[in-house]
Amino acid sequence: MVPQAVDLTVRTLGECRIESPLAPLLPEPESTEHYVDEDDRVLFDDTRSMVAARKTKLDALPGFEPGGPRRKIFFQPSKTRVGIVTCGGLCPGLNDVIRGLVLELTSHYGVTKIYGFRNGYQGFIAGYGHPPIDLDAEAVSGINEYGGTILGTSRGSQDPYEIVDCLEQMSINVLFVIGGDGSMRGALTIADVVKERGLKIAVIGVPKTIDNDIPYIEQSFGFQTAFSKATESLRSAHVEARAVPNGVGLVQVMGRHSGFIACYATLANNDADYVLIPEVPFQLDGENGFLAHLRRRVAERGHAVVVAAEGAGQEYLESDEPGQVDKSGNRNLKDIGLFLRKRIAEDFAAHGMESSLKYIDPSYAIRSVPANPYDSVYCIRLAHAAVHAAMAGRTAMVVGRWRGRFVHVPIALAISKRNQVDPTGDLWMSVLETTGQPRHFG
Ligand SMILES: Nc1ncnc2c1ncn2[C@@H]1O[C@H](COP(=O)(O)OP(=O)(O)O)[C@@H](O)[C@H]1O
Ligand SMILES: O=P(O)(O)OC[C@H]1O[C@](O)(COP(=O)(O)O)[C@@H](O)[C@@H]1O
Ligand SMILES: [Mg+2]
Repeated sequence: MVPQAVDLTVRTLGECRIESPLAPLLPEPESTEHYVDEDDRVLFDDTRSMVAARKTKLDALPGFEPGGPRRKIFFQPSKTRVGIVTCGGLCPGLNDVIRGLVLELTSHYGVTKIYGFRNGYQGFIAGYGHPPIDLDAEAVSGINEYGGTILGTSRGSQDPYEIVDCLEQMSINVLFVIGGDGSMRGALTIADVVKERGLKIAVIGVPKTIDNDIPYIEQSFGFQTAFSKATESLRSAHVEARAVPNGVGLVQVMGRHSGFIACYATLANNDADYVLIPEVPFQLDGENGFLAHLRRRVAERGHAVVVAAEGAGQEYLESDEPGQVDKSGNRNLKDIGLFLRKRIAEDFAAHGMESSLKYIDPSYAIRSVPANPYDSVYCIRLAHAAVHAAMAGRTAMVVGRWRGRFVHVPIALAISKRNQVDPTGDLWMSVLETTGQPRHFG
């Protein structure tokens, strides 16, 4: 479904009447190629044919509200009390975002009460016994040097009514949720309970996912760091495979439903010959199946490197057991890497070919590292945008970047689908060009 203008409308808590402390820094109210004025919109569509297909007037074209400081804000900074929470799996840059939020709130808006809720949504529930911590410039000093999150994180849902009870008891006006699709589903339910109770609490998300599976934000923070780290495993697999007769290097990387890490790591160093991702089903057996292709390639070139995203080929691993899920309801995946290792070895043996397979699974090593400088820049800019949005009374939205511009994306839109590699898109085409693998196996 193509989003319409109404889907891009951001919820607000009320009129902005307070002069922003940042107003003097703002340029003239006009957009340029480097700046989008707050009253302007960032168009959703960016090709002539997409715009033409709307068959509508310029004013009615769907556009995102731009991110950035407003001249007038909703919350009185000296009275504003803020909460920050990180939820779901780790991702490089979580600490950068926490630090960015705290420094922007304190240094530029003069907010003095900021609480870090610990261990994800559990931090709002008294029974877990994780009281919030005070956050200020000193508490966040240097945290960006480290991976992980100083607040801790968790999976598993909590009652949104209890979470809002906690926010009310602590007189919190703004809640920042740094998390993935599950966390944003949670954030939306919190924002809905806030609305139901007629409260004025802004709920702003900073989308986090190393899988890059959140839509309408171009790329998520930490993704670049994660795939860069994964390239080290591809390089090792290539060195190992080339060093022995009929060497096969097999690397499994994260990517539950989206194969972006596998694709980008492959494009980064051109060492992989085959990339298997959840979005593109593949046939294993038969003359044109993956195994036969791999065998032929090794016979011709002496070695090969295979990269598999963890969600690829799950159809080969399904059993009769009822589907296992984690505490957040995410389906637990079966191990495609180990399955392929076994099947590749068996296939070579069955065809009387000697082979030497080296299997590398960098797993958590790619998401537990500190952000690289590019991601750190992205994190701090997302944090700034999140603070500006919150102070201007926006709610039920995430900050993101669309067509190179920082924008506000309603949470409902950000969780409406999953960002995935498009098998007909130009990214997958680049992967096919780089690896030389066929569009289809089988
Ligand atoms: N539909 C939902 N409604 C409310 N909370 C949810 C929902 N889905 C997930 N959550 C909660 O959000 C948090 C993080 O979700 P999870 O899926 O583990 O990670 P991520 O946010 O990275 O996708 C967990 O506490 C989880 O229970
Ligand atoms: O073992 P954990 O912590 O549940 O995480 C594993 C999963 O986390 C991910 O990194 C995605 O995490 P999120 O859903 O939190 O974004 C997947 O790639 C991976 O399958
Ligand atoms: Mg998720």
